[in-house]
Amino acid sequence: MQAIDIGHVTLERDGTGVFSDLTLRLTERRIGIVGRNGAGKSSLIRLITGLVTPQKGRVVVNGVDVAADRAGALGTVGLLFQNPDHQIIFPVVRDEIAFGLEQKGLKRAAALARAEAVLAAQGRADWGDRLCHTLSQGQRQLLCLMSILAMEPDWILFDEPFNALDLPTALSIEARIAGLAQNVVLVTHDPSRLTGFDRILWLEGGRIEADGPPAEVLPRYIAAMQALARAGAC
Ligand SMILES: Nc1ncnc2c1ncn2[C@@H]1O[C@H](COP(=O)(O)OP(=O)(O)OP(=O)(O)O)[C@@H](O)[C@H]1O
Repeated sequence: MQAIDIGHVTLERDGTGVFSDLTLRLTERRIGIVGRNGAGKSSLIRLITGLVTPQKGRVVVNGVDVAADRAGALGTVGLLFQNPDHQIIFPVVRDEIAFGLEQKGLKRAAALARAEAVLAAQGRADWGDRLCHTLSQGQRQLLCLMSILAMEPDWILFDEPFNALDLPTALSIEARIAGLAQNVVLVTHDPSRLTGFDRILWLEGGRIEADGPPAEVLPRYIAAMQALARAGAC
């Protein structure tokens, strides 16, 4: 059973209270997260990835305690950051993809071979020698996605992956996400990206404001955001 279990989690980041006694079980294949700036969306997916550790409670993904078992977490859950430049650390594409695999314990030759296989599977066999900084923003997003796919995680988390992408590139990334065999958790400010999803979480101030299917949650969310806009919230 694929499951993310967040049990009685309290999280503070630099003294700021983000979550207090949050309990949540996620098992659906396509889960969307919406909410205003500062609602806790990024903090939640960082918790699920094990990148931030709760002061209280546990986060267990497919049986792996992601904060305690970093190696286990690497093979279980992958996160695509909002900005690919926060993720890419190597100059050359092949090395960038191979790095995570080496962290996971693969020998360098095997990691490089797997990187080539992932590039080929995504129709980018010619990218191996490319310098990462010569790729466009959308291409760098795709590179980050390939780095994650190479690790074969059960869950892939996306933190606003469409930001700063032009429409065709955003649609192409959206289609790739839709085609993934893995379970997906997608944070986005754009509700139209979530219509075919199984479950939507709407966060407000570190609380779950609403939790249910898109047809139930998204119209309420959009109406609330429109009301805020009318009230001059920004
Ligand atoms: N690195 C950090 N250090 C300290 N506080 C943080 C840090 N990151 C986030 N926070 C705080 O945690 C709370 C939730 O922020 P978070 O980034 O999770 O919200 P978000 O819903 O993802 O917002 P956005 O839509 O703007 O990305 C905010 O009060 C924020 O100030």
